[in-house]
Amino acid sequence: MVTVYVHSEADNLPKKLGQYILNQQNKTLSRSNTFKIAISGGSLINVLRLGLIENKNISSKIKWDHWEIYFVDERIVPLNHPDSNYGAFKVAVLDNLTNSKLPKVFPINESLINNNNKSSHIKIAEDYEKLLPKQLDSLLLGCGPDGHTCSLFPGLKHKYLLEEQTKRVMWCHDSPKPPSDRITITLPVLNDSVEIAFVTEGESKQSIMHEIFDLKDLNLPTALINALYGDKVTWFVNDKAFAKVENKDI
Ligand SMILES: O=C(O)[C@H](O)[C@@H](O)[C@H](O)[C@H](O)COP(=O)(O)O
Repeated sequence: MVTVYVHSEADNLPKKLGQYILNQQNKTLSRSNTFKIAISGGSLINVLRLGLIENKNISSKIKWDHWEIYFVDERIVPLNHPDSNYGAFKVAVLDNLTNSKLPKVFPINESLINNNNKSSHIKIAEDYEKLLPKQLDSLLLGCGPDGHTCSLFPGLKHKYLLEEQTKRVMWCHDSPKPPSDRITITLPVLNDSVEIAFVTEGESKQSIMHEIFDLKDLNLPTALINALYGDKVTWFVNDKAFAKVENKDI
């Protein structure tokens, strides 16, 4: 069953998420030398800055030099482009790490970018798949107002991404959320990961939270992930986003 934590402003969602990540780090490092985590873009990145950098109690316990950081999806743009998830994460988190104990970070290979060239987009996805470990310890995901996560979008046009059983990273074209060309992990990666967390805040997510948690519409990638992998899924939401959910007893 999915676990949901609903936070009021005073509850400090970034701190709760930071604590959750810290616990996962410690659990993983007690049996292995490396903590492998993959993150999404969007508002999550600022929550990570607040929870892992600004919160000194947590930041002092993060063993960055034991982390490998991957991206669950990435927009096909240069790494210093304002739309790059890596670029946003670099500015918000990596550039704030002052000691020499830095994580290993795995962005897309920007030298393969060749605008509007289908085969180069596919090559970027294939190249990223080779970088990804078989099992990630933690996936940190967002949820769009249409129920997408990673760059797995609902609807017929993007069904090829959700249905993929073999390729672990794919080119997503005609993304409804710009920019149009992206890469995304597919369900096999979610299936193999140890833990999955979603982070969702704000009024703009109220309707979709109702569709995911009350209507359980399995056409929505986020609701499907709840149904398929519920036992390892945790949601960090704020009370504004969760206000229209009727079944709060999840
Ligand atoms: O690169 C991306 O676009 C993201 O990875 C995407 O999947 C994001 O997580 C959701 O769209 C939620 O974004 P917000 O939290 O900003 O609404």
